[in-house]
Amino acid sequence: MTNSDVAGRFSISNLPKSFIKFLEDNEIDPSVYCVNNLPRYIRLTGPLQQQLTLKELHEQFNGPVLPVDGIDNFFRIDAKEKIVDCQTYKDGKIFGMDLSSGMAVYSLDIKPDDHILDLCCAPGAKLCMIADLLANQGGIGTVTGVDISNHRASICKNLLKKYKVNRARIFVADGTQFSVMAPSYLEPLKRLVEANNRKNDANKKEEQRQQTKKYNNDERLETELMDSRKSDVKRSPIIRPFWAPQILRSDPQIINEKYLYDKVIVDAECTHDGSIAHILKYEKWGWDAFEKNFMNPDRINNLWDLQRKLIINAWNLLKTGGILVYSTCSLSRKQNEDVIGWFLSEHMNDAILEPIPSIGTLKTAPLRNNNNIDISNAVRFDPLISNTSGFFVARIRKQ
Ligand SMILES: C[S@@+](CC[C@H](N)C(=O)[O-])C[C@H]1O[C@@H](n2cnc3c(N)ncnc32)[C@H](O)[C@@H]1O
Repeated sequence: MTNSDVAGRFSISNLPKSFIKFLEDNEIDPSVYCVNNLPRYIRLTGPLQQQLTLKELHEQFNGPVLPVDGIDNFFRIDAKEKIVDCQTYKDGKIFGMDLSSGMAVYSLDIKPDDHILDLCCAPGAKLCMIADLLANQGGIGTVTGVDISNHRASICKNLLKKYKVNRARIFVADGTQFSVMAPSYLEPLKRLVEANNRKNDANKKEEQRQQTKKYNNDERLETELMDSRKSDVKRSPIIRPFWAPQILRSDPQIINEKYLYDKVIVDAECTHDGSIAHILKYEKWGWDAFEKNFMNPDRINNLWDLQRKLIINAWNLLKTGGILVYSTCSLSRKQNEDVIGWFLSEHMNDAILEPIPSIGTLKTAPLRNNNNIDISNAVRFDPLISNTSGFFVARIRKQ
């Protein structure tokens, strides 16, 4: 029997003392762990024309499946539903992903030809969503994932294979030092996109013709092949990706400002205290493991520094005009508002904190700002107010 009360609800007193102390120190309301029936969310994956209908989705679950108002491809299901048992999950047609995480990806405002860097990518929920959004726009955009953990990168690779993602590559590297630029040799991807376009709806022939014409005229494509063959082009020794699909394997890794990334997401390593469902699993797994994994004081103290270093490197790899999204699944001010406040104060002249687009009817929690810097465009999701996991998102434009 677990320590939960007779009604099956979780009681705060069950949390380990070190965690309660952490919550107090970080002014996090412990009642977020007692929200009853926090819904789960699923995202439809894959090519738009093959996505499940609402009727097909209903057949997969016992309870209601509700489209999330104003947020494409996300559905709310009951907390008790078992996503892993669904055939459509096994077939790679749905992905269990909290809505708040999805909002971090939507904040990137992905365009068809964007080259996106995901600096803490594993296990890969956001990477897969980014790749889906790119593929469904029919352009030649790519996503590059980086994670420091070999083990977690393997999980990510398996996800990419399961969901048939074909425009994402993964590097195992320290995101604070990573320096590989966006892919510059895109001919194979261009051919793939053209082939897909030809396969698609016959009624769209004219549209495809225009699309192909567009790619043929694309200045970047014209120049990239020449660039990659020039002997005076600056390159570093090739850093082998941990995994890359065939079409991205021959990238020459040219060093040139024009191959900086259009968008970068830093879904930073954090204390994970906002991942309510995950934390509550430790009731079954044992709080000792939780304390060992999450409450190690050295790890926590190093996090502030790591988060700042990640955001600095992300900024260096981002194009002027590009978007940086910083997110965490923590509710602690130190890992969220303080990081963004510090960053903006360091970049008064070239960083603008923008509103995150289209949060639909989602309610957000008040920010906790202790700085003089205006960070009112950042967003906090909180189980008590947003009906999602705890999550923080900030979107910064480089000007
Ligand atoms: C919050 S998780 C990322 C979740 C992921 N974005 C997703 O949507 O599935 C943080 C990740 O950062 C990775 N990490 C920690 N330190 C890192 C570093 N210095 N460089 C790159 N990745 C790092 C961890 O291994 C972990 O996988």
